[in-house]
Amino acid sequence: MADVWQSSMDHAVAVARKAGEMVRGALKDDRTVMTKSSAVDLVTQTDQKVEQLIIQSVKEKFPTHRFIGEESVAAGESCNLTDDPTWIIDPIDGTTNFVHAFPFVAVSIGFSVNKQVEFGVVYSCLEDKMFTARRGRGAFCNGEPLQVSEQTDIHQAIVATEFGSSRDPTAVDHIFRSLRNILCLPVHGVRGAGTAAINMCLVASGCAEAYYEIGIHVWDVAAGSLIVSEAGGVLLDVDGGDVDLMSRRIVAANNRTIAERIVKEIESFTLQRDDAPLQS
Ligand SMILES: O=P([O-])([O-])O[C@@H]1[C@H](O)[C@H](O)[C@@H](O)[C@H](O)[C@H]1O
Ligand SMILES: [Mg+2]
Ligand SMILES: [Mg+2]
Repeated sequence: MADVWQSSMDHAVAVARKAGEMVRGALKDDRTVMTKSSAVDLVTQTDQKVEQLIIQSVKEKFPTHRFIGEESVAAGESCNLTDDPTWIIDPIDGTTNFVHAFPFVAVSIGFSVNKQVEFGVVYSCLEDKMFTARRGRGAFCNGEPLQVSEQTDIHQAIVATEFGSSRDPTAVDHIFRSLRNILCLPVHGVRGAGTAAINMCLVASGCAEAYYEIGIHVWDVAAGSLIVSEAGGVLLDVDGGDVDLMSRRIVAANNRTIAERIVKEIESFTLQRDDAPLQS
């Protein structure tokens, strides 16, 4: 049966590739840094330009579609997911990596309809890996099918996580205690690529068993979440309930056994939701 969202997905792949070219070009000469919510929440003109490129090109082709873009939200746009077709964009996932030329940087585009992610595209632009997933039709990297790891023993697992961009000492204490719990299980290793989207693609590829983080935003994980589930993985909230992409918390794992084991070790905390009403 014809797929109603195929042309949108084709466009997402094409524009992600174009965006990736822009990121690679800018890596050489355009890394002037500004800050957002904290001194370590970085943004560059390239983040803003890439987001504009994606939004403009989508608007020309699909004028009725809506957008949630990281840099547009930073500039004051609302972050509410409706039932309308919505492009959820992180123009550069891994801005800190980009600023330091640490070689993991992604363009992440999720697309939701009726609040459900229909397709996800993550372009790891320095590795030239195009990760894609269409709901119900599998996940791929450069056209090759992806499958999560079959490991069910947490002691043989690699777990990815990040420290995020909050330096609030209470939040950092929670993060460290969770990390200590998991490291001392013990697990084979803890890793972090510096981008939520690529961490999730590593789970989808079977290179890591799980990824968890508190502090991410919907644009960090919308595309990656579908890539993980279409590769056979599971998504949970850090308390073990259903994942809520607006809640800023996620566990993405190869299977439920690993996901639930990790949940037991996480000291959870709550942050302001992405869709909280704007403060006036
Ligand atoms: O700001 P950005 O580089 O798009 O996204 C960040 C990255 O994904 C980082 O790995 C994660 O720890 C942060 O929580 C994200 O906000
Ligand atoms: Mg991001
Ligand atoms: Mg970003």
